[in-house]
Amino acid sequence: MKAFEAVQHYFDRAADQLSLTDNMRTLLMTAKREVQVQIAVERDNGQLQTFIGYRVQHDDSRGPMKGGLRYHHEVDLDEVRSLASLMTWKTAVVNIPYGGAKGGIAVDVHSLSTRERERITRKFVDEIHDIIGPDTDIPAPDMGTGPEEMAWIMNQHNKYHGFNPGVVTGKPVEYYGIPGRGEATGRGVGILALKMLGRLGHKAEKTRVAIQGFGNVGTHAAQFLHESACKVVAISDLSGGYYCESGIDVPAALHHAEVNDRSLAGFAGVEHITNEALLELDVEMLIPAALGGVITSENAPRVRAPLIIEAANAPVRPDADDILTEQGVKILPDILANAGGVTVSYFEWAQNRQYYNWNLDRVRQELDRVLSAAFEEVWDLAQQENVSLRTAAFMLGISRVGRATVLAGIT
Ligand SMILES: NC(=O)c1ccc[n+]([C@@H]2O[C@H](COP(=O)([O-])OP(=O)(O)OC[C@H]3O[C@@H](n4cnc5c(N)ncnc54)[C@H](O)[C@@H]3O)[C@@H](O)[C@H]2O)c1
Repeated sequence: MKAFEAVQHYFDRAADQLSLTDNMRTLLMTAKREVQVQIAVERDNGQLQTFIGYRVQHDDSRGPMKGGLRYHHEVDLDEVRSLASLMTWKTAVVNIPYGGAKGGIAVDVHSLSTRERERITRKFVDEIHDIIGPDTDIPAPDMGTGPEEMAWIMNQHNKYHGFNPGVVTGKPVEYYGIPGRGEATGRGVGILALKMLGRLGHKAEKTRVAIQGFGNVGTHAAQFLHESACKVVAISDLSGGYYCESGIDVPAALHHAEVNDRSLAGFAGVEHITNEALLELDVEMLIPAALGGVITSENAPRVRAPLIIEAANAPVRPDADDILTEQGVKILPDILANAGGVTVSYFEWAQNRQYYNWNLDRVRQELDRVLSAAFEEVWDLAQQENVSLRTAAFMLGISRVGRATVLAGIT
């Protein structure tokens, strides 16, 4: 099943529950605009290379479209289209005034120098500057991009349209960014994981956690849960998995990654396991925070964690989702679990538009408020309708977008 089909599958399940008409389903799932552009740049060695860039603007009925920009060699239109629609439901679930979009460039970032990344980013903006903007479509970081790219995007866009830092979020804090944006997604995962534990009557101190992926999201989730008394027993990254029954020394792991180019390779005093084995550990909570599609119908029957928090986008394939649900596994879906990042992006945009700087305490407090409210709504809806948390989250998102679409009038 391709990425967009998977989103369509979850959408349809919620749409059935909401008794949406076929016409409304088509309207809500069809992207407003899909753009593919040529990005021709000169490499450092003087050779010309052409990359393909995408921006899919899925829906703007609730506000300007919002979504990250991914630099990865596997980026294609199907993936960007699916992630753009997920952003529409995500912003609606947490009830921030945005629609959904996503973009990407098919490129292996590790093969690029800093100057090459800058040239590619600025060239991409040259191609799409007319369709992005603080009131239309606001990009942000995703896999393979970060604050540096966002600063270049703002600077390049502003050359065409005048000074306006709100055109992009996830900027460096010293360059119109907001404190707490870097930690936001992982911290949000942690906040929501604790909410789930509370609702399920589990104590943090008795919760063993396995986290796949030790990048932006995985590190901050690990730190938050460790500081909240959970026992993080396994972590992993591209170099493999690291397990310790009595609990990983999370501050030591964070330090190790920090001084080793963000890699856990060589992290000592722990048992080495594979990334696949990590998913099947005997733990109370599993947090996939790396790639999509890692839990499949093949390994789902061996997943022992009764609780999965989807920090990554789409880590559980639809057929695996059915198996896990049948096994009684509770899954907090990506469109809620990893919404902390876009929520703090919204605060950054608000800060930029107000010209009034927020401090970290305010950011954390507001993040907690927004995510907690969304969690309660999704949880209550799931109970009322006797559906999974994923279907409830989709129902909440779809009904908000549908309502705005109808109120705007379709003529
Ligand atoms: N960063 C955000 O704000 C944000 C927001 C929403 C969703 N997400 C999603 O969260 C996930 C992680 O994003 P991130 O920003 O932390 O990315 P990142 O690039 O900072 O980190 C990714 C981590 O995953 C590891 N990894 C890569 N391939 C792996 C593999 N095959 N097996 C195990 N580990 C592997 C990497 O080594 C790294 O530790 C992605 O799915 C992303 O779409 C991120």
